[in-house]
Amino acid sequence: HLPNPETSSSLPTPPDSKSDPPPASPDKLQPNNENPATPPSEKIPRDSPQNTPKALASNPPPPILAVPTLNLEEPIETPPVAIRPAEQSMNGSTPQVASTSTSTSRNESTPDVKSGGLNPTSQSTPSLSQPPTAPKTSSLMPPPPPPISRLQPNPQPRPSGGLAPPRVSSSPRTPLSSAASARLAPSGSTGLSTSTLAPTPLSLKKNSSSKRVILEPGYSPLDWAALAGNPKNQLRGVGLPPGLLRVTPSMLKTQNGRKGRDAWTSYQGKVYNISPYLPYHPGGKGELLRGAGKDSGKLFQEIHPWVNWDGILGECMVGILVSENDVQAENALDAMD
Ligand code: HEM
Repeated sequence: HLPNPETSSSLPTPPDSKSDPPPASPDKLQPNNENPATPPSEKIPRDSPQNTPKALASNPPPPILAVPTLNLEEPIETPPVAIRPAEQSMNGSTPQVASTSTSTSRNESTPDVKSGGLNPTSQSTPSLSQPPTAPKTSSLMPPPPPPISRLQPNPQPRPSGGLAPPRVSSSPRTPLSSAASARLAPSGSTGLSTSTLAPTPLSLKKNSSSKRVILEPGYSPLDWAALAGNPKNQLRGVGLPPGLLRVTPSMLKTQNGRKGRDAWTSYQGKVYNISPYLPYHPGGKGELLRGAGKDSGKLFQEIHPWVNWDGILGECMVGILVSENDVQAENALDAMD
């Protein structure tokens, strides 16, 4: 910090101050500060009295000298300076609690100035208001304003000054949020659209390898539904005892659709009469008869597990499949004969 104020004090002196008395330097500092604040003022000082010409001579050096002072501080302090204002607000609440808690953030700042720890920490914020107020304190104070002014000169018109602060704090936040939202929106929409389109290709594949047959007129699924919806049609078969039969595997085997017998099949422990459904089966009579007299569970699941068996053949249920030693099943079989 010492070299900086010295350089700042020497800055006004070199060219112009040599001709002018040094005592005026404190007063000059203020006009100098005012002048750099208004760079276009160079024309004005020429017209103005001695004070103004001094300012003219001092004007060129201060901006030049102010730049090096800023450079010296910036490499070391500039990064913390930008961070400090935010940290200071944090420290404002934390310091009262305990010094130990802020050990990490203070490690860099504390070694520089302990006595002025409060001042330097507050420098950045107060510096903005203080530069016009006090010259002596300004020795420490000038450093903070130059970085700001330095940022301003480039953007002074407006762009950089407004851009610089947002770049540090707000700019990264906004792009991230916007980018994140933008990324999320397209990805989500595309995923949903593709998922909705997925089913169609599957249906196309099924049609390509379809073994469906052309059903005779009057044997559409709707016709079957109308037929099964009427219990009077006795889809279980004619001459059967009331209630569910106990069917053994041997009994099932005899019901193969030959010799005037209805075709039965079992599925998940239940026995169905599939003869009424033969002309309605989309896969053809031959395919359906592959399960006649035995269990069709395996074939059914291999070909069309999505088909609701009971929803179609519920009215065709003859009974339940039982073990071969079931006496009641034999009696039922005798009753059928
Ligand atoms: C041994 C038993 C069975 C065999 C071997 C069989 C075979 C087939 C075959 C090859 C198809 C044509 C599939 C395609 O589109 O390429 C089919 C379709 C169909 N079968 Fe079966 N089937 C059997 C039992 C049944 C039963 C018991 C029912 C009714 C409960 C049934 C209802 C259907 C239906 C609704 C379709 C049309 C499915 C669709 O197009 O999505 N099948 N079956």
